[in-house]
Amino acid sequence: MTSLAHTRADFPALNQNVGAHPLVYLDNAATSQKPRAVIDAISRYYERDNSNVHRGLHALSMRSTDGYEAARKRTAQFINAADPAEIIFTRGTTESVNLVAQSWGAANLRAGDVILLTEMEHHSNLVPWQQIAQRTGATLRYVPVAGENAQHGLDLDALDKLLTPEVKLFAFTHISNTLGVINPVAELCARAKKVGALTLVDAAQSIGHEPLDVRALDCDFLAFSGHKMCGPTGIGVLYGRRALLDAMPPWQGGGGMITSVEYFNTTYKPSPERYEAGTPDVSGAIGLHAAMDYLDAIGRPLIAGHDNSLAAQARAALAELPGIRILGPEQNSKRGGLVSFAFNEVHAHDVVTFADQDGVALRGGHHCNQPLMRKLGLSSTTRASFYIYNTPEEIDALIKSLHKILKFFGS
Ligand SMILES: Cc1ncc(COP(=O)(O)O)c(CNc2co[nH]c2=O)c1O
Repeated sequence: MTSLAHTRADFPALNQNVGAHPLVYLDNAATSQKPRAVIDAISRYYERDNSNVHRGLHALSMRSTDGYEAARKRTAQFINAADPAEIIFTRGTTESVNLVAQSWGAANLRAGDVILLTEMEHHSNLVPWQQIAQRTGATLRYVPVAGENAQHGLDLDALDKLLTPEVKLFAFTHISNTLGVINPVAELCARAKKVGALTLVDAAQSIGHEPLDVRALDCDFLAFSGHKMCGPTGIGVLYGRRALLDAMPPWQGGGGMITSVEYFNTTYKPSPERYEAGTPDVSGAIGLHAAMDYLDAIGRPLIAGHDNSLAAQARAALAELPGIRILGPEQNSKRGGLVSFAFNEVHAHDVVTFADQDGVALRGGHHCNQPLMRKLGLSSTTRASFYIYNTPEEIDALIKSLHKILKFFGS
């Protein structure tokens, strides 16, 4: 494994103790830590360029507009979008999915239409589709996961029976935030296209970890959050094909998204402004730009390999523990940088609480995957999730803490 341990010095938040122990931050699937370069970019913006964007004619407003639109161009380059106008800044993955559901969905779905999801979707890529299905009369279908621990990922044999001409949109996660399953995005998009369905890829867990090329994937929409890829909270992205975005109705009204407003009628700008009503998160976009530069200086293929190696080390060590159930792929090549597990005798919340006393930060619960948990016969799991700055020694610290926990609970 190529060591990325040298990056640790870039992340101020990692340089602290929790109680008597050095912090071992293994909750990256929830949010990543932020490098100094991102923190400084945001500070510099507020120290010298802060102003409102797009309609000011003074120096600071023009500098902040330039910074905001440069972030849009950088984002298009980061995912190889054809046109910066295909990049809509939102609050995050959740808002991006809601935008597609409430704009494209409301204008294009009707009774008899089907929205295809998968059983491993995060609530943010499930509840918005339930809501728009109820509003339009469309119905939902789910691609099942296979294996008692979902170790086989999606049941792709079931896909052809589910992907019928009635399916108008197939929305699915690239990497499951609970299972770690890496779905075959390009294949899923190609199979959806064959029946005339559009695709939305939830890239929340993959954007900062894997190379992503929306034109190679040939997806129609893609959503992600800045905070999971070294960027600040509050900024996210919806990528959409230009033709689709220009045909969709606005989803919020306000300043910046109009060409002309009369008392009883308004005309709207094309994408991206059409979907960015009000004052945008300028500093968030500036921070996201710095995060993209930071990640590309390391290289996402290297990051993916690092994640995968730590996940393989963690999974192998966890498998040695008594009374444990590990979710997701047994094949490391199909697993992203996270491992979820459950002990027969110790609740996830107890595991996380005790691990915290050793400085180890984990996540315990349903991970916004309640339907998946029920299907697997679980109420919760513990999840360890990794990123560039984590090391093999931190995996060892995790395992040592788990041994202590199991001993305390008499397992
Ligand atoms: C696959 C997936 N989709 C969508 C979201 C929503 O992203 P947001 O809009 O930035 O909140 C998350 C966040 N997942 C998690 C957030 O905290 N723990 C998690 O696993 C996610 O993992």
